[in-house]
Amino acid sequence: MWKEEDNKLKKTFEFDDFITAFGFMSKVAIVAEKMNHHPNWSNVYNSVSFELNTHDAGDKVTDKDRKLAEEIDKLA
Ligand SMILES: C[C@H](O)[C@H](O)[C@H]1CNC2=NC(N)=NC(=O)C2=N1
Repeated sequence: MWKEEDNKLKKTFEFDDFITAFGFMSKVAIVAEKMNHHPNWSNVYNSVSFELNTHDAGDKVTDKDRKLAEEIDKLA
């Protein structure tokens, strides 16, 4: 479940291992590039955390972030 907090949409995904987490990140990277909307994210071993917002809108959550969140969910 995405949580909206501090002008960010936040969610953490956990996978079996690093290589699976990194495969997910690769798929997200391709979609983000196509959308020209890029996540703030971090990866620690099998875990990938997102904090989505729109820099061009003054670091607020916009429909672009909601759309990216939807696409990320489809790839997990
Ligand atoms: C020039 C380019 O379109 C912009 O910098 C895009 C790229 N990716 C982006 N990603 C995010 N998360 N926010 C933005 O405002 C944004 N702007």
